Amino acid sequence: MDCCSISIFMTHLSNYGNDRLGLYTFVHLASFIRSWTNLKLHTLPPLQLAHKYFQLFPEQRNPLWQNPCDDKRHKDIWSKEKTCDRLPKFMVIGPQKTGTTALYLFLLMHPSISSNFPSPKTYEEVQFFNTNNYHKGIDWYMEFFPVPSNVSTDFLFEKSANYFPSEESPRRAAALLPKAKIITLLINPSDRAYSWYQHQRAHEDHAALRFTFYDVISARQGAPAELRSLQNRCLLPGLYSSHLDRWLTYYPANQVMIIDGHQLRTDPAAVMDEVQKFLGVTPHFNYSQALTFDPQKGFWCQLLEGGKTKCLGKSKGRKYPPMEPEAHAYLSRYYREHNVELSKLLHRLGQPLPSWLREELQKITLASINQG
Ligand SMILES: Nc1ncnc2c1ncn2[C@@H]1O[C@H](COP(=O)(O)OS(=O)(=O)O)[C@@H](OP(=O)(O)O)[C@H]1O
Repeated sequence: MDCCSISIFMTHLSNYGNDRLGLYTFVHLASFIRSWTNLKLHTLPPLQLAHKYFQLFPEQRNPLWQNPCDDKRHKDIWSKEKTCDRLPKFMVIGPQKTGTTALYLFLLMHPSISSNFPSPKTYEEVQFFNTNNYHKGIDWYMEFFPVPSNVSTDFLFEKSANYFPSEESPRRAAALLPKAKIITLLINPSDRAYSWYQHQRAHEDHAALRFTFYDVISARQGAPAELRSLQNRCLLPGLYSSHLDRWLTYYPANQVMIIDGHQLRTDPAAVMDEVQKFLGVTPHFNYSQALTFDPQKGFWCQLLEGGKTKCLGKSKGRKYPPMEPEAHAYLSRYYREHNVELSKLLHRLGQPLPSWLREELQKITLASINQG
C-alpha cells in the first residue's frame, strides 16, 4: 500500500520539566514499530519537521502564552529559579501622542511603582504583545522586568503606546495577564493625528516631509502607497471606540481606566490621584507637591530638590504651527461617528465625557441644527 498520510508526534515543550520519559517512550515506540510491523517510518531534521508541522496545522502558528503559575500542573514543573511575579501588574497601552511618556514618568515618581528595563530596539518600550517579539516567548518578556523585592507592594508596569490600536494585543495580553489593569489615554483624535504627523516629520519620515498634513489625511484610494500607509498609521489609532471595544472584550470594564489626556496635560496631580485610586497603590503619593508647571517648557514637570525642574525632552511638547482650519474641519467629520460611538461607550461604562469629546459632540449638534 502506498503511504500518503503523515503523522507527526511532538512531545510537549521541553522546558516544561525536561520530559525525558516522553522522549524515551517515543524512541522505543518507533523501534518497536520498525521491528514488529511492515510500516516504514520516515522523519525529517527538526527545522524541516517544524515547517511540515505548521503546514499541516497552520492555526498553531500563533501561540497564545499563558501564565505558567495559573495552572497547577505547569507551576509544579516550572523551574524553582523562576518566578511568575516578573510580570506587569498594569499596562499603559497608549495610543501614541496622547501623553503616555508624561504619564510614564509621573508613575515612576511613585515609590512603589517601577517599570521594565528599557529596550534599545524600540525606543525603550518592550512592544511584546503587538509585534513579533511575542514569538520570543514569555521568558524573553520577563527578562525585561526586575524581580520584585516585595510582591505585595511592588507595582511593575510597562508602557507600550502601540498596544492600543493593535488587533492582537488585547487577546494576547489577557491570556498572559488576565488580572492586569489597563490604562489608556485619549485626547481629541484630530490633535493626536496632527501631533503624530509632526512626530513623523521630526523623525524625517520621507512621506511626512513630502506631503502636507492635509494631503495625508485626505489621501484617497489610488494615492501613492507610502502616502496611504502614512495615512493609515496617522488616522486609524484615533478610531477610539473600536479599539476600546476590543480591549473590553478581553478585560472587564473595572480593570480598564480611560484617562482624558488633555486633563493629564493641564491638571496632572488630579489625574495621578485617580490613577493611584484605580491601581490601589500605597502609600499615597502627593503629586501636587512633586510636580510644578514650567513656564518655559509650557508643561508640568517634576520638581527637584532646590527648586529645579526635570521636564520631558524636546520631542515631547514640540513647537509646531497650529493645525489649519481646513484639516480641522476634515478630521472633525472623519471622526464624527467614532466620537459618537465613544460617547455611547463611556456612557455605558458610567464614565464622564472628556471636555474635548463634549465639544466635538456640540459641533455635531450645531451642524445638524444648521442643516435643518
Ligand atoms: N507634562 C508633559 N510634558 C510634555 N508633553 C506632555 C506633557 N503632558 C502631556 N504632554 C503631551 O504628550 C505628547 C506626547 O505624547 P506621548 O508621550 O504619548 O508620545 S509618544 O507616543 O511616546 O511619542 C506631547 O505632544 P506634542 O505636544 O505634539 O509634542 C504633549 O502635548
